[in-house]
Amino acid sequence: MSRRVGVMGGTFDPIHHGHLVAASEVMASFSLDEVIFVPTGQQPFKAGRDVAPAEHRYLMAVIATASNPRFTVSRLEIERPGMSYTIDSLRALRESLGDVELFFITGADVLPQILNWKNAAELWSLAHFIGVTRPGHALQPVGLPEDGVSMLEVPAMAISSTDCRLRVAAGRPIWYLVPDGVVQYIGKHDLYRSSSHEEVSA
Ligand SMILES: Nc1ncnc2c1ncn2[C@@H]1O[C@H](COP(=O)(O)OP(=O)(O)OP(=O)(O)O)[C@@H](O)[C@H]1O
Ligand SMILES: O=C(O)c1ccc[n+]([C@@H]2O[C@H](COP(=O)([O-])O)[C@@H](O)[C@H]2O)c1
Repeated sequence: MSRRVGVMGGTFDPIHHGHLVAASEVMASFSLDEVIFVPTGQQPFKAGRDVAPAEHRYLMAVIATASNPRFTVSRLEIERPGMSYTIDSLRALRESLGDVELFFITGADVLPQILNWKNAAELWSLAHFIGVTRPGHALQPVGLPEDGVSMLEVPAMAISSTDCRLRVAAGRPIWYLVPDGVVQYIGKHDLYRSSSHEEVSA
């Protein structure tokens, strides 16, 4: 039987408990063997936004997932030059992982955008999509192929990366919104205190 692998793509600026709960719930409900978190390189719809350097976002994802033996983090998109398109990542994962069934996990806010993604019509043949509930967003798979998408209700986590960044900038706490190690990483590297981000030293 082929391995069932979840793929959770995201900007993860920073990764928070909303992401981790979503992945964990999908893993349990769909009997997945593992979930691969894929931090974006250049997200095509966030071109004008000030995003923390990919290496920081990748390392925070590694810290956040380190305690779960079934969670891993991929460098696929941060190492691929140009825009990060999900179609390219799913093709690359299929090629590198061999005989697997892929399940792409997205929140309710992202689901309506998928029809505007690159090569949208082909995505369904590469992965089954799973939309999870998110506070403030209706879970509506309008226009998406019925057999290509499943919906899953997950515990409501009213957390966003935007709110975490704003809290840090305002000197407010992010304890318990993100894993402890991520709070410490953000403090150590002085992330999100202002709009300019420091480079990651090797
Ligand atoms: N609290 C949450 N509950 C469920 N899904 C979530 C939650 N936060 C993010 N997601 C999903 O995780 C994926 C990656 O999200 P992303 O990294 O953009 O986080 P975000 O909190 O939406 O960030 P930002 O506020 O910067 O836009 C997306 O599919 C998004 O819908
Ligand atoms: O492939 C595309 O055209 C495309 C356009 C926008 C977003 N995505 C993917 O959607 C996922 C969620 O992105 P984000 O920025 O909302 O965290 C992430 O894996 C992105 O690479 C993909």
